[in-house]
Amino acid sequence: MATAPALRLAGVSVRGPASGLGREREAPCGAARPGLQCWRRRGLVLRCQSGAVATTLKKGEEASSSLESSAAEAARDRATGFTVVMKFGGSSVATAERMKEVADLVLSFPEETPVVVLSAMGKTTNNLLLAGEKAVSCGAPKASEIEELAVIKELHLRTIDELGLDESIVSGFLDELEQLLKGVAMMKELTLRTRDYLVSFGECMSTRIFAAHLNKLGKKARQYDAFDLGFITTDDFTNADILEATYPAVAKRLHGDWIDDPAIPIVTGFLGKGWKSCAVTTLGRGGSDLTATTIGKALGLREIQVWKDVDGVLTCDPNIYANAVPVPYLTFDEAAELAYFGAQVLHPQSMRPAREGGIPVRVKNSYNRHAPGTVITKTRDMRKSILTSIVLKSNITMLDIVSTRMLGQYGFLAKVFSIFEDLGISVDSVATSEVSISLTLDPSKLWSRELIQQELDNVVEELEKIAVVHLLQHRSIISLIGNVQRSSLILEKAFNVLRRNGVNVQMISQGASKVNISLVVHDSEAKQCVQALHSAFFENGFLSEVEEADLAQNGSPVPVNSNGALYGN
Ligand SMILES: Nc1ncnc2c1ncn2[C@@H]1O[C@H](COP(=O)(O)OP(=O)(O)O)[C@@H](O)[C@H]1O
Ligand SMILES: N[C@@H](CC(=O)OP(=O)(O)O)C(=O)O
Repeated sequence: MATAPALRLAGVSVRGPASGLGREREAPCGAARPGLQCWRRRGLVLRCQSGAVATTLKKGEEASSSLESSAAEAARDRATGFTVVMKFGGSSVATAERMKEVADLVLSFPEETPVVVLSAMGKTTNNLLLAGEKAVSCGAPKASEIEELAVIKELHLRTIDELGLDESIVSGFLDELEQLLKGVAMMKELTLRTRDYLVSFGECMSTRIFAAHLNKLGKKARQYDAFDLGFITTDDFTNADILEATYPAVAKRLHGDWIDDPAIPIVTGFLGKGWKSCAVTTLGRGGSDLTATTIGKALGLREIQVWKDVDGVLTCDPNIYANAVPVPYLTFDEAAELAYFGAQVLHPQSMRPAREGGIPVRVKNSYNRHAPGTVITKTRDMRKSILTSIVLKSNITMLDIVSTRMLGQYGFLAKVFSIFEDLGISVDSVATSEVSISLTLDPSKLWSRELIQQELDNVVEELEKIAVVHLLQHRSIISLIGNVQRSSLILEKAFNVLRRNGVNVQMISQGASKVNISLVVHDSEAKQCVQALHSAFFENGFLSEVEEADLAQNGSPVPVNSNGALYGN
């Protein structure tokens, strides 16, 4: 969670630049759509400071220094009684049929008072991005003819039609989207800020359609744009971090509205509002998971449910290997590592609020609602756990950096990493000796191909001032998520498999993580490796053999907790 110097607002202490204090002025936020533009909505005032944080304040309300909710607020929070957040991804709400199914699913839990978070319908985010890229070069007169724009229009209008809703729910957005693409075409430029604004149309439309559908079914629902609800982020367009001020702001608004007029909140996933720019930001691809866990923590809910199109977190990506099976239990650490190292199923940052709030996350299948799914909690019984899941992250760049100085020179590592810091490039895995470092970078974090090459050229140029550098592209990281306390066993088995398949591992990193061993191989060998590793670990009775051997040797399976520490120590 990113933070900045403290600033006090609205009954809570939030973070903001000291220089902005006391210089509040009322002016519209950056973006053009209603709701971002205006300062006063439904008795709430959105106040931005020059270069300071935006949050929601009751009209005329004084800032207070108290971090604690008052007793009255706590009692009110209990009275509203939200119990779960239910997040549905694009695959769950891809069509009108799916919207109906999801509405039925939400209503099939009458004992719950849910907050619903939705992603954009189907592939809408991808289509918006493609449309934006095409607009840059197609010329203004052709912008209206961009194929993806037609696909987006057709999908949303058809859905409205099939659900028997009023076209006006989306027509304004579709018109504005077309205007925006024309603007991009005229400017021949798509900034990251505009890109975020562009993709926000997906979630803004899906949530409005779904809320209208629930209302039509007679279940009162209220649509919220996250940037209007209190999701305050850094201004890192396309990959913003949620700021602490979000939690009290979101809780206050949702509870307040519920007290005034109870209705199921339907919230846009993925979106936020930059604390300086006041413009729409996005939380990185798949960011609706993070929206859901943030709401879970903000409201102190019993459970966070993330509904997907698979039976939970699987032992590997089913697109790589169809024999993948669901993993029933995970710890937050395992899930975070799995997501960070490439399992598309969860957003890498999404476990943090759940972990901080101590709220279990349940990953379920909206296409198969009775499947048990995966439950993610702080700790779990690791006694029988060896390997949980295998994750593949392809198209990784690896750098071998060898110092040009002699052995024993201090400061080499510091110099290397300061170069990455200066260039704002994040490093995934690292292996070091005294005079050399091997590390991997993740180009997928950058959305533009040209930028990747330029960034790589810059980093190599800087590093060559102090070292001999070999840039190795088209590499993959295979991450073995599991019980690192059993690392020798895992590695023995893994290397056996890799040797049999004629694969040479180019880098290995176990590091500080207690749940992950990373192996770097060439891209061309990676999928085959994952498949071979999966069958060796999960399909041939290996895990039960180990369990039996443990029992024979120790009288019980090796007892360790989720941190890899021996039980009883
Ligand atoms: N280890 C894994 N377990 C489950 N799904 C995975 C895994 N790795 C990759 N996936 C992919 O993630 C997809 C679900 O994530 P995502 O597309 O973000 O869902 P949604 O859009 O519903 O939120 C699955 O359809 C599957 O193809
Ligand atoms: N629509 C956004 C955010 C998101 O979370 O999507 P999904 O839940 O479908 O992965 C994206 O595609 O990145």
